[in-house]
Amino acid sequence: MSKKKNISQFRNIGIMAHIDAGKTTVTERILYYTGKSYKIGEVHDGEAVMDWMQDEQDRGITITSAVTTCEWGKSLIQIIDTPGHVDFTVEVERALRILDGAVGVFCAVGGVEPQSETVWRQADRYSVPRVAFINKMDRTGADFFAAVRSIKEKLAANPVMLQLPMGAEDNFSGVIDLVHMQQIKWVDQTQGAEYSTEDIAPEFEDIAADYRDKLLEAISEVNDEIMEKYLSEEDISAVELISAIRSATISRQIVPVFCGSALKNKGIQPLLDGIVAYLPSPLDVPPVKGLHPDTEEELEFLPKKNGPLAALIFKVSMIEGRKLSFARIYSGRIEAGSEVFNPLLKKKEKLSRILQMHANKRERLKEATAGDIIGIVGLKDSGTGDTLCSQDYPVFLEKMEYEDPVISIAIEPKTHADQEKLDTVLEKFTIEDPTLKVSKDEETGQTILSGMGELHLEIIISRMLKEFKTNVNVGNPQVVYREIVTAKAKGSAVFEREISGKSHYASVSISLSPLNRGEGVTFESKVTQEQVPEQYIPAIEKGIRESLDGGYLKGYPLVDVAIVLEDGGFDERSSELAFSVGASMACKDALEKASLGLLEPIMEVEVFVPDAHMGDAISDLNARGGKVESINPKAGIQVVKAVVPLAKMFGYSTALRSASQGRGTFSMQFSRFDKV
Ligand SMILES: Nc1nc2c(ncn2[C@@H]2O[C@H](COP(=O)(O)OP(=O)(O)OP(=O)(O)O)[C@@H](O)[C@H]2O)c(=O)[nH]1
Repeated sequence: MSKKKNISQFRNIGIMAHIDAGKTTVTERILYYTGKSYKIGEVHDGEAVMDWMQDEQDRGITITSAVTTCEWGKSLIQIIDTPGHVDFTVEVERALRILDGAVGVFCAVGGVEPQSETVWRQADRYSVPRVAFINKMDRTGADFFAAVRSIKEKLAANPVMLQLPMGAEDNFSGVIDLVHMQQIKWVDQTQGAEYSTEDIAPEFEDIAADYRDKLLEAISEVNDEIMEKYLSEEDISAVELISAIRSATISRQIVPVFCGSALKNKGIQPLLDGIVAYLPSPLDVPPVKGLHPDTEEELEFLPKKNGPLAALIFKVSMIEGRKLSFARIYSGRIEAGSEVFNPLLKKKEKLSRILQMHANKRERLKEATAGDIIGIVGLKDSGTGDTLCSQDYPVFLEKMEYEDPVISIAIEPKTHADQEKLDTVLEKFTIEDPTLKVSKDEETGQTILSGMGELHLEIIISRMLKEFKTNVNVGNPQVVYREIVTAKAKGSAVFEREISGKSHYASVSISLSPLNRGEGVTFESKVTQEQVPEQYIPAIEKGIRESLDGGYLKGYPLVDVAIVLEDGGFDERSSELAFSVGASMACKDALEKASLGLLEPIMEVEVFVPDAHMGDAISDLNARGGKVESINPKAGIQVVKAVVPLAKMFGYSTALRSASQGRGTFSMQFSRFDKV
């Protein structure tokens, strides 16, 4: 299907929103009106086509980024569904990495909510051009202008209204298009599939003229030609205006604002027109950059079909026992049944099928080219974040970085049958989700799952039960601490042993010194060839890093430490194995002598409470060892920002609910590690 389209007609977009702003409903309606899903699936019926995972349907929230392709006019829109919950920001980042543009969905009642701020800032980081859709204009309390103001104030963006709502709440009846100066109304009986454009009704003429003027003024500020015409009061055609809005959106000087009610089937088609008119095609964004795997030379890839292949795997899913890898092709082409090169694994992988994903079906393609976002079947070893390219022109597109887990739980299979399934299930989960870590507690024999937050792990456990009928006992969540050395420590060891009839020998001396927070683990060798031949250095580094990962005080990973290989010795019996074991013994020796400390994860917490409950909310944060950093009023609500140790945040949602008679909400995100 995509073969008929020109790449200039591609729109690779994400839909970003705070939980409950209506992202799923908006996506649903887009799929309905573009003709790909045959009936409207309401979120509250649990039928939404994007929400295919059982768990999402139960919770009514969207977790997996699924890519869905649809057509609008001459354009091919590929939608990457991005999750809204803070525990899944890694999925949001993955999606942002491969998008060219995005639609921010906001609730007309709530305006900018804490999580939309987080996602918006991430999108800023990836320089993603955006349009905004103010949804839920039909809800009691809907206030279009307040929502637009909150975009300006809270997100420091430059929202420019291209539409006005006709009425609000129960009286919301359509939208006024300020670009073409007309009004649009939808036919309820056709679930909004039919709509008509008309002259603006007399009661809206004044406000429309007023806001048309504001629109021209805003565009004049970013476009000289429009400015000249505006100042000399010349006519400005819709075509000129659209073109000026398009370039200002792509250069991220403005955020065009649309409005409607997805639930009441109003406003979606003009939003689709807006996506096509204002968001970039792959040709309008800077060419993707990568590094040559060996020379580290910077390489650039233009979105051309006959260029060298450069594609990034942004998600891997196990679906019906099969591994499905989702990739964006930046340059070149991939054919079904062909081989691609993975420079990280330094090997070729054969792919069997290429799929274009629709909401409710998958279409097999013979080939896919620059601009496409596809599912690939058959890649065995490639993982999330890997690049696919040709062996003759190898490249690493930036690798995505993940934050380390901050929370863990111990699990135990309930029955023997559960025990048997557990390993397979966990393997599948870790393939799909690089932020989930699985380890064994040597003392208790329990399996430890570590992840990004309570909800993250809760969802894993409930998926185990629902999708794989694997039942486990679950311990209380534990904070994942980090260990550090607080002063320089030295350690040495000599390894001399016979293993399977062969003698091994290595002597290693190292030092461990504290680094600043966030510097990680560095390694430096100060030995000469005469002390330790170069070929053994990687084995030494690996041995030390592995022991540091296992921790010493309480088994938490050691961080922010500089390892220096100070001295060593070898003879004809030496081997990589001997140096690796010797190095880890030297590391244990250094840690035994070292003075060690613990770091704990500190979270940034933002609490929204009505004025009347602010006092209670603040004393509760203080009781948790939190430090309140700011309090700002926002329309009858106080926004309290605080930093609190994660260990004190367990059960916070219940506490907040009872302290605020159910009206308080909060968002939380990892800030840093700090001394306990
Ligand atoms: N009144 C009104 N309700 C809406 C509108 N759009 C969505 N809703 C409702 O708002 C709730 C949340 O909508 P979703 O589409 O699930 O929101 P979401 O942003 O996808 O939420 P998550 O999947 O949890 O991130 C649902 O009960 C919808 O029926 C709207 O335009 N008006």
